[in-house]
Parts: sequence; C-alpha cells; structure tokens
Amino acid sequence: MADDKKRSFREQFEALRNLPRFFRLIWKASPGMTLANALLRLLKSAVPLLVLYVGKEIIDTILLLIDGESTDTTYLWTMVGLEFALAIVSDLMNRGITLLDSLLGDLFANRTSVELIEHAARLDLYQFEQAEFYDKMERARRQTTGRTVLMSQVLTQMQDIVTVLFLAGGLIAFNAWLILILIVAVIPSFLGETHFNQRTYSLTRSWTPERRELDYLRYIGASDQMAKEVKIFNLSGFITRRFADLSDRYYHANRKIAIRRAAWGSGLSAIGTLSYYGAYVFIITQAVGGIITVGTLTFLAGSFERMRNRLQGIMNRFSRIAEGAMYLQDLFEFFEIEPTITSAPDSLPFPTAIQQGFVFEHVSFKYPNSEHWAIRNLSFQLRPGEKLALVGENGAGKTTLVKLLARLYEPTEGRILIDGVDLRAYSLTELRNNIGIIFQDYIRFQLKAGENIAIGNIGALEDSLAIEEAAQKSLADTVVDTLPERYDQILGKRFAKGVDLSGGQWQKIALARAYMRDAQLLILDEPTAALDARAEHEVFQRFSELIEGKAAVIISHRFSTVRMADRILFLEHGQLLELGSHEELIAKDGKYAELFHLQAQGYD
Ligand SMILES: Nc1ncnc2c1ncn2[C@@H]1O[C@H](COP(=O)(O)OP(=O)(O)OP(=O)(O)O)[C@@H](O)[C@H]1O
Repeated sequence: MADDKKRSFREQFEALRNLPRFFRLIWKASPGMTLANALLRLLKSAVPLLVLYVGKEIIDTILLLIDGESTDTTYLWTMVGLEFALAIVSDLMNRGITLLDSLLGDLFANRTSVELIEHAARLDLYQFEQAEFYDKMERARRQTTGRTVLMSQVLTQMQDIVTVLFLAGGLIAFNAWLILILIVAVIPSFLGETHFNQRTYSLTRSWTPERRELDYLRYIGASDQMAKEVKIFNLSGFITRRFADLSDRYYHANRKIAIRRAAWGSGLSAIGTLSYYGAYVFIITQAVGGIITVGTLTFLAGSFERMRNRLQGIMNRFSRIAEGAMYLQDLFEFFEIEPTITSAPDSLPFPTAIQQGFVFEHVSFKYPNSEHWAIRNLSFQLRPGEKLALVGENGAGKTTLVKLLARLYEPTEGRILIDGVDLRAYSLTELRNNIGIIFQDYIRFQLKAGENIAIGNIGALEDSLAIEEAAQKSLADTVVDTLPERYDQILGKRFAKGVDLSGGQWQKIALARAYMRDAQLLILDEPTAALDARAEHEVFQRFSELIEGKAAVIISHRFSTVRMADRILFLEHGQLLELGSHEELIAKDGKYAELFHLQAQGYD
C-alpha cells in the first residue's frame, strides 16, 4: 500500500511534465487568445483582495461615522463606488475568461483532431489491427475533446495561486501564523484527493478494452447497418444482456472508488473547516480585546475563508490536473508511434514505364499477430502488361499477396522487386499512385456518388468529366442515371436524403475508382462478385480496354473471369502450387483443372 501510494504520487508529478507540451499546442491554436486569457486571469486574481480591503475600509469608516469621530462621508462613498466598479469589472472579466476558455478549447480540440487523423493516416496497417494500438488510439481520441477542461483547470490554478499570494500578502501584514494553520489544514484533503484520482485513472485505463466493447455493443445494438441481422437473428436480448453485464461490472468497480472517495473526502475536509473556525475564534477574541478593528476582523476572516477555499481548490485541482495530465500521456504516446513502412530518405523515382515487371523473390509473410505463414516462399514474376489471375481457396493468401505488392505490409522474408530494385527503395506515395486497387471489402463511403468515384484519385474531385468517363467505363453511369440527384446524390442511409444501393450497384461505383487513375498496375480483388452475368461480361470487356498494355492482377473465384487472364497463379496455403495459362493448367490436370471442372459441372 505504501509503495502504491509513493508510486501514485510520483506518477502524478511526472505526468505534469506533459503540461508544457500541452500548452504549446494551445498556444499554437491561438497565441492571441491564449495571451488575452492569461492577462485577464492575472488581473482577475487581484480582485478578491481589493474587494476585501474596500469592504474593511467601508466598515471602519461607517463605525467612525457612528461613533461621531468623523462627519466626512466622501471617503465612504468613494469606497462604495469602488466596490461597485469592482463588482462590474469582475463580472466582465469572468465572462471574458469563460468565452476565451470555450473558444480556445474548441480551437484546440479541432486542431488536435486534425493532427490525430493525419497521424493515423501515416501509420501502418498492421498497427491498426492490434488491439493494444486500437486502445491507445481510442484513449487519444477521447483526449482531443476531453482535455479542454484541463486547459481551464491549469489556467484557473495559476490564477488562484496568484490570488492566494495577494491574499497571503494581506494576511501576513496582520498575522503570519494564520497562514501556517491554513496550509496544515488543507494538506490531508489534498493527499486524499491525489490518492483517489490515481485510483480512478488506473481503473479507467485498465478498463479501456471493456469500454471499447461497450461502445461496440451500443453500436451494434442501435445502428442502421446492423438492424437487419439483429432483427432476423433476434439478437437484441443477447446484446442488451451482454451490455448490461459489462456495464454493471464497470459501474460497481467505479462505485466502490466513488463511495470511498466521498467518505474520505468529507472526513478530510472537516479538518479544514475545523481549522477555519479555530482561526475565526482567535480573530474574534482579538477584535473583542480591541487589538484589531471590526473592519480588520471582517477583512481577516474574509481573507482567511477565501484563502482556505482557494488553497483547498488549488490542492484538489492539482490532483485533477495531474490526472488530466496522465490522460494526456495517452495522446502524446499515440503521436509518438511511428510508422515502420515509410519512404526511404533518398527514395528512387518510380519508373514511368515499368520495364521488367514485378518479381517476388522467396517472399514469406506472417501477420504480426499471427503464428502461421500467410505467404510462404513465393517466387514468381508479373511481367509488364501481363494479366495475372490469382486463384485459391478461401484463406490461401490472395489478398495478402496484393497487400504486399502495395506495401501495406512488408515481407517477413524475401523481397519484392520492381525493375530489379527492391520495392522499399521507391517513394511510397509514388508506388501507391502507380497501383490502383479495388479491394474485396472496398468502402461504401456515405458521400455523394461523384465523390465515391473520385476516391480513386481524390485530386480529380472537381474534374466532373473524368468522373463521368470513369463511371461510363465501369457501368456506374447506369446506376447514376437512376439517382434523383445523379452525381450529387448522397449514397448510403446514414444521412438524410441518402439513397442506398444494391451490392452490385455499389460494386460498379467502386469499380469506377479504378478508372480514375492512370495506374501502371491494376488490382481487382473479386471485382465482379456481386455483378450479374451480363454486367460482369460487359465490365470485363471494358476492363480489357482499360488495361491494354498495363499489368493487372485479378482475384476471382469465377473461372469465367479467371480464364481470360494471360496466366493463372494457383495459391495453396500461401504457396505457389501451379502457374501457367488456362490451357496449360487444364492440360496439367492438377488442382486448377479439378476446381475448374467442379465449377463447370455446377453450372451444367
Ligand atoms: N489482418 C490479418 N491478421 C492476421 N491474419 C490474417 C489477416 N488477414 C488475413 N489473415 C490470414 O492470412 C491468411 C490469408 O488470408 P487472405 O485474406 O490473403 O486470403 P484470401 O486468399 O484472400 O482469401 P479469400 O478467398 O477468402 O478472400 C488467412 O489464413 C487469414 O486468416
């Protein structure tokens, strides 16, 4: 327990290291507003002492007037006027501070969200597939909006510290011992708060995976995408039970800490209250004894009370700030994750026309979170202008091979060459620009139809001619013709006025993306799986025009598609089993021939 405590204090203090970096980010969001905010707060911190002092002067002057020791009321009314002015100015400053806090907070959140998206885009695909990474990203994402509170807390903390210094100056002038009593009185409550904040942080952090599961359950339980299957399989009971179980466990873990915190908190702050009344009694006896005036009595009691509140506030806020700074750690840690798949510093320009093609040299690949080889010792050449079909059973490694080609992953062993040079030597952006891939699980963006097509070459977003041409080639124009708003029609059901498409219609839209860029290698992963026979035939006819002179890789389970390729690579358990033209493989009478005949029979 003692060790635990020590560590928790150290951790909280260490977390404060994140604050300068945090404030640099806020400063970058708006230097002007940050400065104005700090200035206003500095001015505001002098107000409490001034108000107390003016109050003391008013009371003392009134007493002099009552006692008949003075008849001049000018000073009294000046002081009353000053108090009024202070009240107005103080209110204005408060409003200014609140406004600046919220504007600055919004700017900071927006800016950090943009940086988060940009950073996530640079990271490797495999990083996204690791739960640990996902948790970190999730925590970081929450920080972008959650941390604006931290900014006000830190600024208020500084403001309060200055206020306390002002008040302390006033108190010291009368009785320095009062300050000592104060500090001793607030320390226990500070220690308690620090301890429980650390507990809450540890709990929240250790529950990240469960909280992610809760989010997911909430999503599947109440989403348009899932509604169909949830209804058909009658899943709602299953989902609610699971959600209720998990959220209940979290609630109980949280409740335990919350209750202990409340109990300890009230006990410890009672010590503070006790000290306040002790000091109060002491000041009253001094006033009764005539050592201090009644004005000074109200001034001292007021200063003491305010200082106690501020000090208590500062100490409690300290642990909340430290807690916030610990969460900030997650955001910064996320920003520190570096991608491993990057362009070499002196990367080669990508060949404008590939001469020798792509060569796989003893390539093996294991997914980082997996024990088994998805690709094993694969060697083959994809010649320039060649159409290669990848065939194999589910899980044979076809999609993986394509991901390696596009450098979404790096081979675990062996290498991939373009024109005799390792893929890694080329600029990553140029490589990706020269490869067009339509994945099997392409994204159905809930955007306009035109934008959905322009995804293939986002630079051409404004080029409506190019978009229409691409749509024509992939038959997406037939889909667009049926849409009320044509290319401006929002697709999907997420947004009002969105129109959802059938699987095949979506596929035509996605295929148009391939026509948007002038890639040297086109890869289509199951491009026609959802198309009807006539559309498939037409798509392929147009496709062969598009890939005239270019290399293409087509993954398909349909042999009618596969046989159109120049060569067919048959993969089994990540290994090359057969490679040759349709005729050659049929003549070989191996696995390809067997599957081909099987499918042909099915169609009879
Ligand atoms: N992200 C991943 N992490 C871990 N293993 C993966 C991942 N993606 C695929 N695998 C595994 O790698 C192997 C090859 O998968 P791949 O998707 O390349 O197969 P495929 O031939 O394209 O299959 P299909 O015909 O079903 O699309 C499979 O055993 C699969 O389970």
